[in-house]
Amino acid sequence: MPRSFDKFPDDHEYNRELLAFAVNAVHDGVYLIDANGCFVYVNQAACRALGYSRETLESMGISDIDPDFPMAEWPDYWQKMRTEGTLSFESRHKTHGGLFLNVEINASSFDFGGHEYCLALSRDITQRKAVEKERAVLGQAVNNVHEGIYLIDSDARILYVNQEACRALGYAHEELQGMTIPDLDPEFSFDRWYHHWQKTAEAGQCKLQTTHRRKDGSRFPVEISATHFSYMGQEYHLSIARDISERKAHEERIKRLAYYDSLTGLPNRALVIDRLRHALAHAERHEQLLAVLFLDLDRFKHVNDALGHGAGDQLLVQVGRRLTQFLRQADTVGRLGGDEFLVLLTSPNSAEDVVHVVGRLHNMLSAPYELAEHQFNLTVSIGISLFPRDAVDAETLIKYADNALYIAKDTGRNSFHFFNPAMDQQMHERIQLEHDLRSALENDEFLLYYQPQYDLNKNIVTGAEALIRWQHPTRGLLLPGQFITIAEDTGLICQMGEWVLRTACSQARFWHENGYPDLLVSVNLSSRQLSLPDFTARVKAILAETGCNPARIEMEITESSVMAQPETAIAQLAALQELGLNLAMDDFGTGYSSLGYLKRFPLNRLKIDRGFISGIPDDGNDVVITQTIILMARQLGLSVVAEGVETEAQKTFLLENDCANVQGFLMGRPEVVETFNQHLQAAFGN
Ligand SMILES: Nc1nc2c(ncn2[C@@H]2O[C@H](COP(=O)(O)O[C@H]3[C@@H](O)[C@H](n4cnc5c(=O)[nH]c(N)nc54)O[C@@H]3COP(=O)(O)O)[C@@H](O)[C@H]2O)c(=O)[nH]1
Repeated sequence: MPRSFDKFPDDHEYNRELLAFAVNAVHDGVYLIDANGCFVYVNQAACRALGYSRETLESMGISDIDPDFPMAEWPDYWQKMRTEGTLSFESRHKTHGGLFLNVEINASSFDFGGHEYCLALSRDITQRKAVEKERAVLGQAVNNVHEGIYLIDSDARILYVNQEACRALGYAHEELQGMTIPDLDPEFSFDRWYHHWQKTAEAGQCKLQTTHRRKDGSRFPVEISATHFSYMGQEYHLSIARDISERKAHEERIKRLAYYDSLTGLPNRALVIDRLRHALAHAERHEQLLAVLFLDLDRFKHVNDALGHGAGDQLLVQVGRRLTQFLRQADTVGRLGGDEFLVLLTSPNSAEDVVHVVGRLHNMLSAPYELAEHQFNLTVSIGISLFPRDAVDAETLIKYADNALYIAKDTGRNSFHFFNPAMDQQMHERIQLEHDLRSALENDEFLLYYQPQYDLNKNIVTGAEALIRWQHPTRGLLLPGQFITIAEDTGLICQMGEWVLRTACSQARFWHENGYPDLLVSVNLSSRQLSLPDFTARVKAILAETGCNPARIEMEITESSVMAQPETAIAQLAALQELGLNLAMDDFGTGYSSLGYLKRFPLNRLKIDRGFISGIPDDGNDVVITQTIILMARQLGLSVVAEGVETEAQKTFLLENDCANVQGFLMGRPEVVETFNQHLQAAFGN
């Protein structure tokens, strides 16, 4: 049974012992210090903490255990203690073993027996300091992270945020702490939060992309890495939010590059096909029609050639803009490449409805364009295929629209055509022909036919036009009209043209050396040949190779082939004339040559188109035009030849109008060289 003060109030000895016991039972160090800073009494906790025996420690003073303490200021401390009663501060105590302990000192002074003392309680706070330091370092580290860090409870309340989160969202620390996730994430309702909490709790962590809203209302995309954890019975989320605006913008740029045409900003082929597939699925579900329009700008190459690629690009941009403005939201327009556009018309009521839209679209695209400070008129050709009438899949619909476009182009451009099954057969044949054409040269399948040209005054053969034929292995003899366009489109015309020139030059030399020294052999030139930069050099080489006198060769060019780039053509033609060749303007009167240019083209003769000759003598217009061309040729110092002469009346008219040079079925059709030779012998009598 313990004794109490009440029971033994006068038992001083006992009380002293009890006090000493109590002081020694205290966990903090107790130091009784005199006015000089020397220890008068220390308890066991002090001895234990510093590793000294009581005798040793009681022989020491403050400066022995606290190397940081400013002993010179001890009197001031003493005075302060006296006036304020207590003094609290933190310091370090050095143990006997040389270690340092962080201590918190609470000291009070008092008088006893005429002497002043100080009782100091020293609490070891080394561990607390270590924790505080750890926290400070951690806090510093968390604030140096370049991602927003959020500590969130199950009610979506934000308990802690780092500086980056405050910076990114534009809130002060105090504002953010206490807000909830739905306050700053417009994509998160509380319901969604609870679902997310649950999911993360089950998996331990979770990643997601969402949007954060700044204080000013602006938004930015973030990637969240959330970790679920428990601490002292409470559950939390630690969410790390990374701003992915730049990554998103980069992804967007890559997407644009992959799915959009960089010039016009329109969807590219890949995206258009994708949209077409979706539109088809929709049309199928709702039993609707869908029209695929394949558009191609007529003679776009001429724009590029005449006005330069910059103007060509501008034109494509303007066309794209007009199409976008014209179409409804549900429709799609994309650029497939070059001057080709694809339009998807969703849910038209009928084919007539499509015709109506295409008519308006045609008119809208035909309005003049402003290009390089010039007004420019453009026409387009359009091929159309319909779902489900023609096909049900995207690729076939596009192919059929392309086939129909080809027909629209072939029948004079500036028009539109619907696909029909016969067209598919036609396209197959064309593809096959294109394939065969590639090997025709190697297989020596081309022939030159020669059609005589006459001087009606002298009644002699003055020349021959060399006209190509293709002896196809299965289709028989093909006329130029059946393959020249394919050769032009594929570029094979250049090789073919060289073969024609080489063959015609060899033949001209043969005739020259075998009794017909003055015979002029004409060859047709394609515009693609003329635009070859080394064309003159190639011609020169062929002349040298065949030993042909250039004066015996005439090159026929058309108005359209030289008018695309008149200045270049003038230089090119001058170089050919320089070689000694003759130059004729073929199909004259059908094109758009200005008289100004005609004067500057280095020509030797004009060839009146057979379209005018066919109307003679009954069609008044053809009569006047033919007379005008003959007169104009005379005035420009050019000779003139009329082609397509089929009747005596035409022949008589031409003779009466001073045009004795003629070519036509009346005098002779194009023949193989052997037949032409017989013709020559009969005409010249040798
Ligand atoms: N680049 C090249 N083009 C060539 C070459 N060979 C021919 N061609 C081009 O094909 C066009 C058609 O040629 P073709 O079918 O041979 O027809 C020629 C004559 O047969 C035809 N002609 C001649 N006289 C008459 C006639 O009285 N009536 C009538 N209905 N047709 C007639 O005209 C064609 C020759 O015309 P042209 O060239 O304008 O003098 C041909 O027009 C060439 O463009 C080639 O090697 N390269």
